[in-house]
Amino acid sequence: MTLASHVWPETVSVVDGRLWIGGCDTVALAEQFGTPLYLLDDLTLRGAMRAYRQAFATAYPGPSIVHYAGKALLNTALAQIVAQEGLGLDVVSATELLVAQRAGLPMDRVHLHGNAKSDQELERAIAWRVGAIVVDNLDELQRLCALTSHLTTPQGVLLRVAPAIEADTHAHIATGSATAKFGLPLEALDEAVAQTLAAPSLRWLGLHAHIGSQLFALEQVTATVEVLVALAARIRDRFGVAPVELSPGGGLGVPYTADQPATDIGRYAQVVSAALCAACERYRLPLPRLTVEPGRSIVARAGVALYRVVGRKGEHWVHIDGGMADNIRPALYGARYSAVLANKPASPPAMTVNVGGRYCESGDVLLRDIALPTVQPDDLLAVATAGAYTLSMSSTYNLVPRPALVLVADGQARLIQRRETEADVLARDLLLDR
Ligand SMILES: Cc1ncc(COP(=O)(O)O)c(C=O)c1O
Ligand SMILES: N[C@@H](CCCC[NH3+])C(=O)O
Repeated sequence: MTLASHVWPETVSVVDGRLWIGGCDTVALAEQFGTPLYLLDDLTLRGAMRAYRQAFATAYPGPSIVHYAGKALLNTALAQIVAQEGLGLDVVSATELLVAQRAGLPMDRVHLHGNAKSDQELERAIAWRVGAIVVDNLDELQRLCALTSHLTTPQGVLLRVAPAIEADTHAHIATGSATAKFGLPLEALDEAVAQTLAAPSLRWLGLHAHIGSQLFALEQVTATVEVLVALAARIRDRFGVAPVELSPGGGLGVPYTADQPATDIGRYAQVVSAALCAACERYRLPLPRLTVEPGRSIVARAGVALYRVVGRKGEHWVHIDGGMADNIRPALYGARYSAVLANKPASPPAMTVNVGGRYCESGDVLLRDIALPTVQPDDLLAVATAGAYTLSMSSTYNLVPRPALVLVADGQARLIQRRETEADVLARDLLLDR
């Protein structure tokens, strides 16, 4: 088999007939740490972070900041890498915010998102002085006014709008339509701006929109930038204030299979920056700080999942020791992935099979109609592009403990999230006769 290099980490190689990532033998890692096992390639991960920072610094003449969207995958070590690489972090819960703090991220580089933030989450974000709370609706704004009323220095606020733009992606991950659950409807924006400006405890920073994830066509992204600038100009005309920050969110797509194009971060930065500069010139607005929030395009390609083949059924089914509880994307979105046998990645394909997950759902099929060499029990299946929205969406369905995560770099393997134990899974269970 040939490895489509753009879906695997940059360090992928075949050594002595085995798959190597980050200078490490994946077969040996599976033996050392057990399976299922998730690997994160340090070079690919940091490479994407640097590519984003550099691309926007080059393409955009104003200030720019790249926030990693932690929902794609978050743990303390990864947040430490975010801090080391000079990125900011977007969080969506109190615990994600705690991870940012544990990792030592400067709080002014952290934004709190969410359509249903609790008071406890807002209070933590306010107490820790996050750079911005991204307000999603008028009810939240009202609560935020009350929760900040004691502040002597105001809390930064971005207003998220639903820009009425339909992204060309799976319906479950499109978030920009006028009727989406996220963001202020356009007709509510003036009211939100008026309330924010009237609140002495809030500082209006600007506008935000995020139209969806796994985007390849950039036309809707540029349309989003244009809507944001037009709204900013209207706000300037009505309220006499210009935004200091605009964010068109994240969403850049990644290839999961060989036929999909490689992610082009440089082109994305050029297209977004050019659209923003042109629109600002048209509306005579000063260039704002540009914040982008990529998740998938930073972490997906760095990740590889390793599964042990447990057995087969007939010609067409291969059973593995993981599945929808560690990667729900095939079941939820019909997502497709690329895979090889890590113990014989160069062997020619000999069969087309479905790879069934171990969970008690007929829909738990990790890979459909995938060509593999002859598969045998104890073979090791390696799935590419597994870094984003896999472990972060994992569950303990069937009470199976969740996999470990290992960071690989220069031949060193570091456990950054240990495998869940049976005791972890049962830690919350309380006996009836306690
Ligand atoms: C507000 C917001 N920002 C950023 C992202 C990151 O998206 P992606 O992982 O597609 O880059 C998301 C997820 O779709 C999001 O909801
Ligand atoms: N979980 C989705 C992406 C959601 C993005 C978050 N708003 C996926 O795997 O594609």
